[in-house]
Amino acid sequence: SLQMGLLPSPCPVMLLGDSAVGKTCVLVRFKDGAFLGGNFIATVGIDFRNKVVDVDNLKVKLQIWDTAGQERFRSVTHAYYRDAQALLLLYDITNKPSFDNIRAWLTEIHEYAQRDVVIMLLGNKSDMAAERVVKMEDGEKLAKEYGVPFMETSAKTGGNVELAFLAIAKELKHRATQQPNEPKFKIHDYIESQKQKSGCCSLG
Ligand SMILES: Nc1nc2c(ncn2[C@@H]2O[C@H](COP(=O)(O)OP(=O)(O)OP(=O)(O)O)[C@@H](O)[C@H]2O)c(=O)[nH]1
Repeated sequence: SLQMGLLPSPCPVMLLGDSAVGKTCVLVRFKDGAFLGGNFIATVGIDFRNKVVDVDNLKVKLQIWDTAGQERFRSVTHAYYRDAQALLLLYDITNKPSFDNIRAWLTEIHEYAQRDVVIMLLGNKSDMAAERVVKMEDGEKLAKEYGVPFMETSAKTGGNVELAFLAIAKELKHRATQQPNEPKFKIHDYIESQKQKSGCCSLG
């Protein structure tokens, strides 16, 4: 209950984006603080992990759904969109098609998700500077066009991974507990004030 400092119901959050952009690795980095390097093992269907985060003295339980990016699993994952309160939509900064497909992902989201779902765009693998093919400005521009917050992340170094989930948790907590006289939480402002720029110098 609220008195005990726990938001009463878990918040379903979904990770979306093309296969191999790093959804599973971002989740494992957030959940376990480790990087899943080595061989790529594609997610089959859908999987989930819970993590409780503290937001302003309140515990928020994120129920994080890791979806398969491969086309053949789409019909499975579509069924979960409706319950999601937030969506983290990923592309890989070293993979141009994964960025070009973001518009198609947003079309699917508008078709299957709740109208007021929180969406965040993440350009993952920011540690791979030498292989970059999508400029940070291009990610920023696309996010602005759709009115969604944006940051570059790295599951390898950990850069901005916590921040992405924390910003979502704060937004969902405010939505669930907002008092009429309280100032509204502004997710864009929060992220801009907290985010690390990508690449070499992130704190990891
Ligand atoms: N250098 C680097 N490699 C990454 C990063 N994130 C993921 N990878 C690698 O990219 C590959 C794909 O990562 P996954 O997390 O399995 O990709 P996914 O999006 O879950 O893929 P599907 O399950 O098919 O949808 C793996 O080989 C990871 O080790 C990152 O931030 N930096």
